[in-house]
Amino acid sequence: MNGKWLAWLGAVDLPEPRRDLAAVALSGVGKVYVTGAGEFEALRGIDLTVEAGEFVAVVGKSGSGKSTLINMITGIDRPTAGSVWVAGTPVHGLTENQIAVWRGRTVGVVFQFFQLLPTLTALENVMLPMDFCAVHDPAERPERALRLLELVGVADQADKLPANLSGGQQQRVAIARSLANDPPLLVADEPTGNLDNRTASAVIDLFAELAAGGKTILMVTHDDDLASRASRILTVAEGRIACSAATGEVCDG
Ligand SMILES: Nc1ncnc2c1ncn2[C@@H]1O[C@H](COP(=O)(O)OP(=O)(O)OP(=O)(O)O)[C@@H](O)[C@H]1O
Repeated sequence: MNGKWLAWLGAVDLPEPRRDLAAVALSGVGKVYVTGAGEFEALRGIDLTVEAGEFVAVVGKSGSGKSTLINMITGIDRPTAGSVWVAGTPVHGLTENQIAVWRGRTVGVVFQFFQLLPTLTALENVMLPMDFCAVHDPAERPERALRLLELVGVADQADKLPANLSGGQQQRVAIARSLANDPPLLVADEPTGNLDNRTASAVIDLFAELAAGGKTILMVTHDDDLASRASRILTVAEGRIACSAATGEVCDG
């Protein structure tokens, strides 16, 4: 990374994530998409608090607004109403430059199709967010990345390119990458959608372990069995939270 780039990162002045506050706090969050066909209200006044260390599954029919909700929390998109606080930072108030750096330090994102860089080894993929955010001493990054690969059980694959790994191994590398800068929050959109049942179950075990270790996990899934392994299930319907219940409990409405 060149000096100019590092200087730019240094110029983005952001507070450290607050691990003692709610991981996610949304108030009155709305999202209206404007399309050629007119306006579409994808989120309608969402109020939501997720405490640090919770493992929350987000479920709901296709088109109900799950990804839109997640995108508000990761700062990938912005609400048209309301406020979004993540680990003590008002995400709705950050500039685009601030959001990129903020996300790299505060939110680990895990995708359905892994999205590893194909020309980098597993170890290099995990080091990438460390390089981008410059949180850790460069000399410590390879060892730190290897420790994260160990944590997710694929340290023996460190020197392989993604194409030479199974889907489950690639997702483990992607989870290690999401942990690179020790973010308080992990957000996963259909992380098991491209994995067989057994591998999916192992990935959920890993999320549960990470939550037990203090990470907050927010996971979108279409799989009710996997959702039931979270500590809370949020059901989204027509842009609203129709139900928020501890696993095993039933909603009134
Ligand atoms: N960029 C966009 N522009 C316009 N409409 C959008 C946009 N993104 C999403 N929508 C619409 O908003 C609604 C919610 O979409 P969203 O992707 O959040 O649903 P979802 O619950 O994640 O669905 P799925 O389970 O199929 O991924 C849908 O009707 C969708 O068509």
